[in-house]
Amino acid sequence: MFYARLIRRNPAEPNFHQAVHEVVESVMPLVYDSKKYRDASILERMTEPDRIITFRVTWMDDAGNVRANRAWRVQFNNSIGPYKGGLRFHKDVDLDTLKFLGFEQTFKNSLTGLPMGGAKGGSNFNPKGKTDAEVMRFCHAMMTELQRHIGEDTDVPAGDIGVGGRELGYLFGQYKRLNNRFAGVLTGKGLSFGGSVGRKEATGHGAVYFLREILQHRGEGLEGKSAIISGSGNVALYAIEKLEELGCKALTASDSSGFIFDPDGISGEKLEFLKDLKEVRRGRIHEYADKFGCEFHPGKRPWAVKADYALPCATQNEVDEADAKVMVANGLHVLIEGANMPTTADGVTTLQQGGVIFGPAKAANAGGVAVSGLEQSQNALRIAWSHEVVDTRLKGIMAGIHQKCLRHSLEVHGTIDYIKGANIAGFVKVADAMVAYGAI
Ligand SMILES: NC(=O)C1=CN([C@@H]2O[C@H](COP(=O)(O)OP(=O)(O)OC[C@H]3O[C@@H](n4cnc5c(N)ncnc54)[C@H](OP(=O)(O)O)[C@@H]3O)[C@@H](O)[C@H]2O)C=CC1
Ligand SMILES: O=C(O)CCC(=O)C(=O)O
Repeated sequence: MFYARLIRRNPAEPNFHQAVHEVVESVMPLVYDSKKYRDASILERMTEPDRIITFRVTWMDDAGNVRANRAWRVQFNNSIGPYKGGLRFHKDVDLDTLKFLGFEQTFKNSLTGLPMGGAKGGSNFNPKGKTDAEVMRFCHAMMTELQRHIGEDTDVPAGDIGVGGRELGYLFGQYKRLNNRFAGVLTGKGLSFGGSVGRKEATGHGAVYFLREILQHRGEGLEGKSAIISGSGNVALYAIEKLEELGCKALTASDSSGFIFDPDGISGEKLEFLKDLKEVRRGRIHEYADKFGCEFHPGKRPWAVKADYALPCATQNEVDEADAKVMVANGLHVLIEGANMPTTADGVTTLQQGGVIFGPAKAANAGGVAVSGLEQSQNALRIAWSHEVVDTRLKGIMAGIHQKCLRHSLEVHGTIDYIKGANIAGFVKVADAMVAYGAI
């Protein structure tokens, strides 16, 4: 009944429906048993964003043409702290995508244990093929409107697909110019203007720390194992880096044109080449295969390559049921979601029924926003912590998330299921705050 009503209220938003369905399935037994949650209409309120801001971004391309894009900020829930979540620039961005991401972010941020509410934003601006000057003009135009809606105690955006160090620099510069104040209103900033060491690496490193927690709980380790990874952006690059550092061979990387398969592992000089290719030259993935003489599979995803672990780190719904069947047949041991909701609902069912341990995004990729939270603390205190301090806190936060998943899954469902555990643990903290506030 609840789900049918949600679909009626939010038509044509399949990604949002998918994200809500997964959470509701996990928390329903708890809500059913709890008068305080039922009386507070907690699920109805939690699935309705606090506020959605839609705006036009007008900018000029290098040829002098005036261009217009649409942008949004979905401020989903600020019950446990100021809104927090990334900005995505991609041609396919729409309200459905940002609502699913903002909803997920609310539970993820709760899991970190830091005081952060959930939000997400972005634009259907396509950064591919744009010059630095065009990206700069777009970012300045976007911040000209966005600055009215953010603030260090209100809403603190960060990066996501298509928004990295370059874009955050342009966005922060425009915020500072318009407001004449230097404040922690964005995270993922450059190290010379208030960024935190370790933020760039945090999502990928954190995902591998979460994998290590799962393995350690079973008395296993990463040494001598292999992994398949999709993407070659921020999350993928630093997941590969940490896997290699911990002795696990990273066999694949991809972009929207296809994937490369390097049976010797993407390490050392090859990983440095890939970082330069993607972070500096903004080139295509086949250039890795051209340089190092390995396989390039145009138009394909890497899921048929045999490995111990899989880390989808590109985008939503990039692992479907057919991929999951191949992974199960190949004896995959653990799947860790580096991207947000990279596995379809049928894919998740197939993997879990096939005995694959599943590390869901809201737990596994929470390291990025966690270090964003640490960046907010450093900005507020006007200090900069060392790499050792940030990395130790990140490891502690990922270990804490792992413990919360175990505890809440066992308490409510009596089994270890990281999806259920993450959903319930994330939910309880936000729900209790909402109940405490009364009917607002
Ligand atoms: N950055 C962060 O801190 C965090 C990111 N995430 C999530 O991780 C995922 C990746 O983000 P991030 O690494 O920051 O983004 P980047 O823009 O740095 O990299 C994205 C990568 O995924 C590929 N990709 C994007 N869309 C598609 C698509 N539709 N099909 C195939 N490949 C695609 C890109 O290839 P191409 O360049 O060809 O498009 C690129 O290799 C997203 O789901 C994001 O929400 C989650 C937590 C934190
Ligand atoms: O660092 C942040 O604030 C947000 C990161 C993010 O967008 C995510 O976790 O999906």
